[in-house]
Amino acid sequence: MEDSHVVEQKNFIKGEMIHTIFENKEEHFSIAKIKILETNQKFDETEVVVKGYFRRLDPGETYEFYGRVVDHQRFGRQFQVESYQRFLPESKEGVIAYLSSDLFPGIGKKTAERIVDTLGESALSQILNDKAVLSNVPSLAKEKQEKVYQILQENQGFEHIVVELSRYGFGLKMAQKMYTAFKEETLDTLKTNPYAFVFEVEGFGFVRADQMARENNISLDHPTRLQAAAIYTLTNSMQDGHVFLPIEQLMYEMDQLLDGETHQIDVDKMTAQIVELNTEKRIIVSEKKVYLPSLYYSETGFCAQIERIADKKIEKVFSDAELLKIVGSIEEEEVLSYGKEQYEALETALSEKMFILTGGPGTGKTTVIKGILNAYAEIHDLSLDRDDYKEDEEYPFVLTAPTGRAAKRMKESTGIDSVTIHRLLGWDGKETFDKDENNKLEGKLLIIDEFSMVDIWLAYQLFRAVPDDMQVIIVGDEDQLPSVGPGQVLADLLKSNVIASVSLKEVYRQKEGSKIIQLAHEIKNNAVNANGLTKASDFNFLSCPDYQVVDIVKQVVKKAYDKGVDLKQIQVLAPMYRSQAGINRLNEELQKVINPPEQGRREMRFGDTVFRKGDKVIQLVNQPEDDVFNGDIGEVVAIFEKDENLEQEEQVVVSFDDREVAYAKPDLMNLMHAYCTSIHKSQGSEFQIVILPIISGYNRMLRKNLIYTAITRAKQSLVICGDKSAFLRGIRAEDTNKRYTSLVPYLQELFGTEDESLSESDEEDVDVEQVLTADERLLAVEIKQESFSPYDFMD
Ligand SMILES: Nc1ncnc2c1ncn2[C@@H]1O[C@H](COP(=O)(O)OP(=O)(O)OP(=O)(O)O)[C@@H](O)[C@H]1O
Repeated sequence: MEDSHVVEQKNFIKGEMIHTIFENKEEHFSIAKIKILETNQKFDETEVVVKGYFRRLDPGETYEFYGRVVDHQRFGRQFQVESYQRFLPESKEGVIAYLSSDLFPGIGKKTAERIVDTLGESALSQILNDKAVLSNVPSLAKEKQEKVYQILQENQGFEHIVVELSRYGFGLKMAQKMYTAFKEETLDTLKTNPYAFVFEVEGFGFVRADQMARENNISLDHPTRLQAAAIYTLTNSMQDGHVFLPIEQLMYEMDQLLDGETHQIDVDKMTAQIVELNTEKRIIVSEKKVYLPSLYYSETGFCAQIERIADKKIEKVFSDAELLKIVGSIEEEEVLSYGKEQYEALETALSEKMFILTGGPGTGKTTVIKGILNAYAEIHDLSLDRDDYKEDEEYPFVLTAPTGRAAKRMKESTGIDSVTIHRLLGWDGKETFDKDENNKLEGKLLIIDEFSMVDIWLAYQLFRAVPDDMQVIIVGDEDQLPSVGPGQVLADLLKSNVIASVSLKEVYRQKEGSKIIQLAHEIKNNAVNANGLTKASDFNFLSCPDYQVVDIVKQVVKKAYDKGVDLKQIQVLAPMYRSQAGINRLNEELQKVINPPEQGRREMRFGDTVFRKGDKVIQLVNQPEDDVFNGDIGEVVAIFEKDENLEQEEQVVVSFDDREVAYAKPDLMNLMHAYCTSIHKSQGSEFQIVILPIISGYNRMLRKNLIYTAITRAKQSLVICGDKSAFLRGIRAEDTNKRYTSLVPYLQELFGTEDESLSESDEEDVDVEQVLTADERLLAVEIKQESFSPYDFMD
């Protein structure tokens, strides 16, 4: 749809709207029943269900729908609407009746007649196209002209624009977004400045804007085109985790985008627009780095917060002997003896204002967190039991983690309440948090687990809300995948060396004979031996050719399930969605063996997915209003028909641990099956049994940190199925996708620990032209042209 230019609108239904069946107000998605008045399609019935993205459909009104007929397995024949418009009367009488109706107060029959006499039967579309035509109507006052246009616009504007947009090949959904951003200016803007959509409309690509620009003869070196290329390139780079792009890389990528192989755009012109954007603060150029403002302020802001918090030192209120005594009694209670590194971690955590605890699986991070809490409570003569505090009394311990599951695990292991970072900060579901520098968190000791998953934006939001006197403990495993969002905050903090840290190396769980932990550490140290992948009590590598992998995975899952293992504790993890052993296919196949159709078992189809009672499902977006977050796993516990609930809508009810959430049908797009989930989504979770399919077709997705993350999710059993050589290649493939971040030099500069080689002058409002000489800029583009493009590495 997006790529075809002119869409011929052959299939249509003219029909009267009867009633809405479903409606998702936010997405403007509706399904409605229509009485057919006229159509060039074949329908057996006189009524039909239409579905699509509508701004507004009023019962009793007549519309023309354009789109295609779809035959639905269960719901029969439906009409998928690609564009639509309210039916505009075209006969003289029709238009007069319409204009003199109640819809247009102040326009009587006489005026309506004058309008039609002057403009003819196509009066309405003429007015919509250009309201100036109304000035030709004799004795029609300016305000009335304006009113007629406005009402027509309100009632027809969107539909009219949608029809026009569909001629350019824009689907209804994109048209909605474009209209929301530019309202009645949509068409004009599209012609005069299509690049504006790149800035304002999510998902509107640069190439698309270019196509529109070409048709409207906008020059290739038009300033807005060059600016759009810069912003678009920077926005895209976030997907690769970059916080900024070096100016040479930005210019190289802009050059690729702007004129592919021809290289006609003058480098100076590009530079001039980068300077302009910088002046307008729509991008920030600092040294030779170019940022989107939100990321620049997050990165510099985060550093400033770290400096602020670290600056207020704490007094050491215990002697070495006292600590030894306190730790000794904890060891007695916990029946263990802390290792040397663990003791060092405890001591540093208790004496430093900020502290980072890192280590691989089974090294005792959780054990040390518990030790810190107990020792802190003992030293400060505090109770860990919340019930010992009065309602208005501050509870000193604040535990948090980036995902719901990680927070839950923390709560289970410490016995102290732990919530997601979003929840802790009082997220409103959009861009703002209740907690910030003006309304800081309460408490004395903050412990953040799974910090490797925290991106620079969230890190800044969290730290700006930390009060001066709060002690901060950051916990994470730096060998895991970095955050999905931009930055690599944990790795950078460790590298900058400005915060005290202890890295736990000794593995304790291994002492219980865990092959999983052993393998994780071998992967980390590049010491895996192909002959060592032999069966153990908690590990098995089932070698098989690619085409058998799905079957074997099915058998393993079924076997565990039949043995009575909780389905939530059996997790298949895969690196990609679409492939012969991708997440989508595996979910489809696993549902067949774990939760097949059964007489009396309710189900509901949504797109290609059938949700059935008993299905294991995963939430795909944050939905704070229902307290469910991206990555939460639940079970379908009920499916309701329309007449079975107060909301009068079909619903799928999912139970997430301690709460149930009802999904109306359109909201099912936020849910998918979770028999198999992505490795990325499994970060921060642990499962008794992890099954990891490996096919050679996963090829470039397989990386050391990805596999490491997957296998360290397994608590009791790890079964890898598939191609051993692909596995071995994968664990040897370092993640070479370098992320551009400047946390390390910024922090080192702030703390005065900078490495000479890293320090450069940091003027905020630096002029790009002064940063890079003309020759350097040309050279940058030339050098980059000869080397790779980051797009070569993208799927
Ligand atoms: N000093 C110790 N002496 C004996 N056992 C220990 C010691 N430290 C940790 N353990 C045990 O090792 C196992 C792993 O410890 P823990 O869960 O704290 O590690 P972790 O780093 O949090 O691991 P993961 O990240 O895999 O959860 C636990 O069973 C714990 O009781």
